[in-house]
Amino acid sequence: MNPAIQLIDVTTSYENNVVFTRLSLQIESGRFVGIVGPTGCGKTTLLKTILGVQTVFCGQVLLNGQPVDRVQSKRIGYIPQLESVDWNFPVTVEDVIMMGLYTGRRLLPWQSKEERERVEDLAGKLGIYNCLRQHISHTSGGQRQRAFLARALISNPSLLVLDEPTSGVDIKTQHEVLHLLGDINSQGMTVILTTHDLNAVASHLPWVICFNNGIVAEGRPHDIFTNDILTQTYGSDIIIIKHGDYHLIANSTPLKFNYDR
Ligand SMILES: Nc1ncnc2c1ncn2[C@@H]1O[C@H](COP(=O)(O)OP(=O)(O)OP(=O)(O)O)[C@@H](O)[C@H]1O
Repeated sequence: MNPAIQLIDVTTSYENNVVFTRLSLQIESGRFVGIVGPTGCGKTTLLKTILGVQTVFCGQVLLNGQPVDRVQSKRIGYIPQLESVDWNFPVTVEDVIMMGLYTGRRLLPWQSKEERERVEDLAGKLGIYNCLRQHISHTSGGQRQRAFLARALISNPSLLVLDEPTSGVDIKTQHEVLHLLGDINSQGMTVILTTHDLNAVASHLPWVICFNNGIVAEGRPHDIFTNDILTQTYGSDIIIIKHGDYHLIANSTPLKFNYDR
């Protein structure tokens, strides 16, 4: 297998806040990888480093063996945390998807017939064809996630990077989004995502990286979702209940309520 992503001895920080030091990581082409870890541990910073938009103080970031730079980063489809998006921006679902064709350029007020057909075709495949003329703020969480997925996919990237695609949607939509990503991955695209949902990772993803300002462990969820590794990653006691092929992961100190009061 060829590596899609290689980080070699990479150090990055925000002013005096060092996020990770001399990090080395390799993600093989065609993998479907989840990155998990506590809040503030550097997951988004790691994604930004992979995208080539994070200042790196030393080390190298390679995409398909070449240094990631602005030209290369166009080969990456990126979906940010949707909580960070301003939904009052006056655009329709169609505009959002179309923006994926104009990375680094202004969205033109006219589009070619071929561009419109590509947008309509992709929207159809992702089940949002009927929302194309709707204002993005009038769509549901799942429809927004699909609109941004279409925007990332429209330029045929070789790598898809998603920051918390399962947050803010219900459990059924989470399941649908992960299945959609699994289908995209099975067609050959490398997919990397971050999430706080360990149970979704355990049941849907073939490979996981436990991260906390560095790699704690990586491997198949079945192998590395152990009490030791998760406690090391999160710094608190975690229990894992195994039921057949299923893992249920929970904090070991639930709140106790006195219902008789
Ligand atoms: N633009 C920024 N300027 C300064 N510090 C930042 C900036 N972005 C992130 N940080 C800091 O860098 C560290 C890593 O943040 P990052 O967003 O990568 O974490 P995360 O694991 O993605 O968190 P979460 O799970 O809450 O999204 C945190 O201490 C955060 O406060």
